[in-house]
Amino acid sequence: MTSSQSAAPQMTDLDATRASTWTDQLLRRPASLFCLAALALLAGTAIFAPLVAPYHPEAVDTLRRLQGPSIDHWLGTDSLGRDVLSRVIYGARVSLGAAVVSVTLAAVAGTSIGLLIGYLGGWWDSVAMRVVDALQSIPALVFAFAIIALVGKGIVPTTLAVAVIFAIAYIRIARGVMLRERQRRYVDAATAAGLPTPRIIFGEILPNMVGPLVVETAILLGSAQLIIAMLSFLGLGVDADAADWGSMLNDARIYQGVHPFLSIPSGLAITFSVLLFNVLGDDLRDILTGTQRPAAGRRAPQGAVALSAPAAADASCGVAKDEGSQTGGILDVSGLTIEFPVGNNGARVLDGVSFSLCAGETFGLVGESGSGKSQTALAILGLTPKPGMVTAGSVHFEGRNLATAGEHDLRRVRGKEIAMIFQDPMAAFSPVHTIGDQVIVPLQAHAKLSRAAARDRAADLLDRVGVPNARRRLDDYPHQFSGGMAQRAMIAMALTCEPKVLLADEPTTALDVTIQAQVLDLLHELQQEMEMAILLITHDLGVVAATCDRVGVMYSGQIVETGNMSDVFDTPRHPYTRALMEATPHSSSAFGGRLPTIDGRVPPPWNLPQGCRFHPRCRFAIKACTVAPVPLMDGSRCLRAGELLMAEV
Ligand SMILES: Nc1ncnc2c1ncn2[C@@H]1O[C@H](COP(=O)(O)OP(=O)(O)OP(=O)(O)O)[C@@H](O)[C@H]1O
Repeated sequence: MTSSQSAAPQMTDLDATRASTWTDQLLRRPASLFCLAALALLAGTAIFAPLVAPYHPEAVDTLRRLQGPSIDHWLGTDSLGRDVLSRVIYGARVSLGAAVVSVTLAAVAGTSIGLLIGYLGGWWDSVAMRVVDALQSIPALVFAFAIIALVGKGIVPTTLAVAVIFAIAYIRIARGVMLRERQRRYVDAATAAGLPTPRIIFGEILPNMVGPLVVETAILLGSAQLIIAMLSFLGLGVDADAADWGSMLNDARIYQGVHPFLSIPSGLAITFSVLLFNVLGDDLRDILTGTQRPAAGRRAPQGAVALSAPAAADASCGVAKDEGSQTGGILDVSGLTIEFPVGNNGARVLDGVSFSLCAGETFGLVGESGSGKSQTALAILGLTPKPGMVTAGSVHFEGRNLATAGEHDLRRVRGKEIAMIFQDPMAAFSPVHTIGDQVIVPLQAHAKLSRAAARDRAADLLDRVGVPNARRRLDDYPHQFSGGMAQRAMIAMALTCEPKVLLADEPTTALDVTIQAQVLDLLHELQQEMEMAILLITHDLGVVAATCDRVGVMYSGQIVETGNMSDVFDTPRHPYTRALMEATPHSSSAFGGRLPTIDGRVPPPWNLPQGCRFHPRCRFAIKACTVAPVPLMDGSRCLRAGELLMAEV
């Protein structure tokens, strides 16, 4: 897998643990608890102002102008003899209400725009971000003045102006999170299950940004209140006579010399409420960024797997094809080539990969890390990560070429006809949805089942793949599953629509040896039941030997050797296959010998050696190997295949 696709823990992720406990943690902090209680009191007072306030906020009493606190008027009176306490209470309605409305508008609009441009990427993103940068370079108040100058003054234009200013902050956050999240495995898994784009954006990715959005909202509520108060203070916001904290402060300013106390209640109300929002926002940020992500599935060293060998499949299928050979399976991959732009040249990460798969058989793809196994599987489902693209070749599935199919057609195949099990189940499940909700994703995408029926099916499947207490565990989050159980759940998810082809990318890498054997047995059993073709990607030759009918050995984006499992492993005809076999822990090293290694590394796709790509690491290389690319002939891409076959090396 590429590093960009790995599931590195992110500081701002709201994983399931946080989703279930951040409210608890917030309530355990005295400062947050105080802020929440005070804000609730403020909101309650605002809502029930007519019941709480001793006077009507507009009730004028000119005989009692500019009085200090008294029994009748606890916070005194203003320049028209109106009760200051009542006006502060009613003022909370306007100040808090306008702040809540403006921030809500900003959150909805800004988050939607940010998600969309982050998802679309390319020039949409570039143009939108230039506009956002330009708008953000204008100071907030100047921006608000401009909008008010255009639309006129009053509470509605003020609220709109603040909403536009803050929408920019949400666009940035949502776009940033989207750029990060769309690289994550669970997004690939949702796409591979056939979910439509809006559902992926709003159903899968949006819940993962709840953390940053909640923090931002808490802080922006305070700032919105401050800006609205400032605009009212300047006479641009709420009507000067209205009960609003900013307008009250403006009124108090005029009488500062004769009655200094008048500015204190509204000034304190603004300061206090802004502080409450800010402290709450800071605490939320601490909680949501400070919690450790639960450990992902255990990684255990690979070991020998004792499994019964599968029944041999139809010998005409599954074999990787020599260049130019004909097709014939349920899935035919032919000459598949993928390039990523690097500088002025393209880096060819796959180069002419060809193989066929027949119903009921397992074809193994093996090779070192970076040899192109995952890219092959992703390309079959049209999931090549951008900016990579298929530049040649085809992927024929039941007569359709998936390599040239549009998103609409691909979505109908993904999850239903061809499903994929991803490498690391913990990364492939969204941390904020329950296992039950995720296992039924392909069903929801392809079958019109009620939620109850889909849950029944999910429970059946989880039970079928060996998850104990399946129905109860539907409501668990991924982190509550062990690596082995998560892997089983991932298999259940892939099998919900009984696909004809299963792409299993390292389905057992994250598991210890015992669980590994159980999962492989299970896959084999389900395969037999469903007559499913499996493309098994692994770097573990023990797994291939135990489970595959045929195998393709990949090196540097090409299949370098292919054939029946036993032929390839008994009499390898490419030095790379030999080297891989010698380097496997299942060979002589198990008896105490030193484990041989393959010197050097897979060459980067942008700097491939001339001739045979393996020749710099090959102990059998001769001058001819360095001259021209070697085609795949009779199942081997080695000029000396015949000699190797004869030689006892
Ligand atoms: N997004 C990307 N941008 C550029 N190159 C990429 C990208 N994704 C993969 N590659 C390159 O494609 C090549 C094949 O990668 P791939 O993930 O298919 O290898 P792999 O054989 O599956 O390895 P592993 O066993 O580690 O998953 C590698 O050289 C990798 O660097």
